[in-house]
Amino acid sequence: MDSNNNQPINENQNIENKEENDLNQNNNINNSNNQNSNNNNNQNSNNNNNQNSDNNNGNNEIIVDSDLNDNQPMLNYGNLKGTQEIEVPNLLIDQVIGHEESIETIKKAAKQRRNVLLIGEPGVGKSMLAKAMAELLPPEILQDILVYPNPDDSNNPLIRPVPAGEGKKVVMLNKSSERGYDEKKTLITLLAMVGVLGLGFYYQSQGGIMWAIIGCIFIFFISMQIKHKNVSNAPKLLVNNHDKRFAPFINATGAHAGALLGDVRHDPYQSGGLGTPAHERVEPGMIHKANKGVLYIDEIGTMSMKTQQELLSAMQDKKYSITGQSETSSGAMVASQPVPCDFVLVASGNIQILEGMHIAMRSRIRGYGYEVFMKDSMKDTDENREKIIQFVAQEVKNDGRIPHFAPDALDEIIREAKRRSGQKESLTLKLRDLGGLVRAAGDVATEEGAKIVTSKHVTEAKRYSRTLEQQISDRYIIQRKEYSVFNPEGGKIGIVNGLAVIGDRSGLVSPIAAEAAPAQSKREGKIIATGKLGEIARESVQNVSALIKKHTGTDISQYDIHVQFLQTYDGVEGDSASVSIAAAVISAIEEIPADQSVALTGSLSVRGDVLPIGGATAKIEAAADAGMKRVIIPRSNLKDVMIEKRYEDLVEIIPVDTLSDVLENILIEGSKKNNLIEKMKKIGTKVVQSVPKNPLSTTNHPNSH
Ligand SMILES: Nc1ncnc2c1ncn2[C@@H]1O[C@H](COP(=O)(O)OP(=O)(O)OP(=O)(O)O)[C@@H](O)[C@H]1O
Repeated sequence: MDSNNNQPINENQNIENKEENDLNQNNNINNSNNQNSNNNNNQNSNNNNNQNSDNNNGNNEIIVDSDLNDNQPMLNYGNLKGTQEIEVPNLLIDQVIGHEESIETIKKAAKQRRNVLLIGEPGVGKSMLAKAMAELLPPEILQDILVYPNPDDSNNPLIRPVPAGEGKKVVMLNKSSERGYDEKKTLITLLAMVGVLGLGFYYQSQGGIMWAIIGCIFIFFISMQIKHKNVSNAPKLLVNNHDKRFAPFINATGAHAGALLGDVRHDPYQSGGLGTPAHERVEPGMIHKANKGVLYIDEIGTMSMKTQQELLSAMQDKKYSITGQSETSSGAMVASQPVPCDFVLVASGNIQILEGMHIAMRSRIRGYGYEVFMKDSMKDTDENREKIIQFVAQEVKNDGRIPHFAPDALDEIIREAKRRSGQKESLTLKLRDLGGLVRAAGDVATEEGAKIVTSKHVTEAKRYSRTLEQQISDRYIIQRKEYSVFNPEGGKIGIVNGLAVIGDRSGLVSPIAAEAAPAQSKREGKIIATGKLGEIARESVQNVSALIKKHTGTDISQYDIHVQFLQTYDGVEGDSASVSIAAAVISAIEEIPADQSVALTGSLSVRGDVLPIGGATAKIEAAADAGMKRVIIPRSNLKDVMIEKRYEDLVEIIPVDTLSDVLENILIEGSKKNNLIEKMKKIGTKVVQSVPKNPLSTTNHPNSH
């Protein structure tokens, strides 16, 4: 594979690839046609219902992600045996995957030496881009920086920049003359001491030895005090760029003021000429080491305002004097001449860091640089799948301890990249996390003594490398089942199984209980919501009160309504709980049991529409893990659902558009439900007559209601 043109798989392969994909697609279409026709034969009795549901729900297309759920190769690998045959590009900028526009900006910024602010999710390659930018800066303008004693003012050491490589030579030259002088001095000192000791032994009887020892100590101290005039004038190499192929990349993330801006060490023996000369105590800061290169600061908003201000003045002046950072140290008396610090600042973080960022700093970057918002996913195309393969090859090479990946293992990684993107037709760009899976799979293979990583190792690694949140979710499911916080069977009044997300991509079943009692106050009922998510619950009930009145004819202001999230985990986000709260409240008021084998999620608009939520795939998988049989999700989230094959037969997915659809699917059949439906019909609310088809299955499920 050719690394230079950045095309890991050659064009012929691409053409073959496309043809085969077309073929596969045709096969898929044929398959699904066959299956559909089978279904039609098998499910005549349901046709009417399905038609109804189609009519009611508009475009109720069957979404089958064949990539994820069948064993077709994700790419035509030709004769590729594994990632060992893929050449990893030499330049870091060519190793950055999926950020074409950001790369263009970085190239432009490097050419013009502009500052850059990179905003994006963790692990999408921000620091990698910054490092790549340093490789693009011209190394020939690099400088070494020397610090000399100042004969006029010892507390103001002198600074001298010299071309890269020269600094070391100057210091070596001084060192060699110093070494010759030192050797001579040591020899003379030793001879003098031997002479004195000899005399001591000669006059032994008159106490000569004791005097000889005292004399030796005296000679030793005198020799320590005698310094060559060059020694005290010898410069110290502050910044060394000798033999650097690339401009420096300095990561100053989390650096304290001293490390960032430079410092002067404390010297307890500063008086009487016994101390270390001031210039030798001067230490460069990261801003100085980054001179002519890149200074990278992640989470810049967490830096103190004072440090940001100092950084800003260093950026403006392109030089910054080094002084002791601690006021109580003798270093604070020393201030060097201004030291060059002509760096390019690359700051990064997520969008929240903007709040903590000094306003002038942001303005400086905007005025003299670029702001880049980085993507966290890329389109799922053959070209981008090839890039994921290149990424795996890079990670294997960088790790150096794991075997290469065979094509079937690469398939599994691409599938996971698809799943983790959380959207259909996309591949994740949170590649640090994906790199974690690559390493875990490599470790599994190494443990087995395998020469190459296969799909089996990747599948096993997925089990091992479950995130903390996924493990918490697993534990919660077990605990909640043990203590019967939820039981996915039968019906309960006022209790529904909501779904929440913890962390980045882990689902959690979060039961919600509602209780409605006639209002104690004559004027108006109260909404009493307990637990951490109380605020959200209160807001949701308030938002849905008009809807409940419209949908069921019941005025909830006549009730005191208690809502509780049962055993809520702290990290749960509750934004998508409004549909669940509404369903629990209606179940409680109308005294209609809610089906406990159904889990639900969705955000409810004040008009009664069910709006999309995040983490649909994780939520459905969590529901399946918890033993739920059906999951209600907003229809607009259908395109994001990419559950693993093993969950496909465990749960039925019910896409809904409105609160009526939700009620129809969660409330248990019976006269009360029928009355409610009747009431709703009279009020004129749209009611779905049947459960829509399972959108993730190639077979249409018979309606269970
Ligand atoms: N776009 C990418 N292309 C190739 N490798 C990537 C990419 N993004 C991340 N990686 C891999 O993940 C590692 C970590 O990425 P990096 O540190 O640049 O992320 P980040 O966005 O700076 O994260 P954070 O904000 O947490 O510091 C990289 O060293 C590289 O191995």
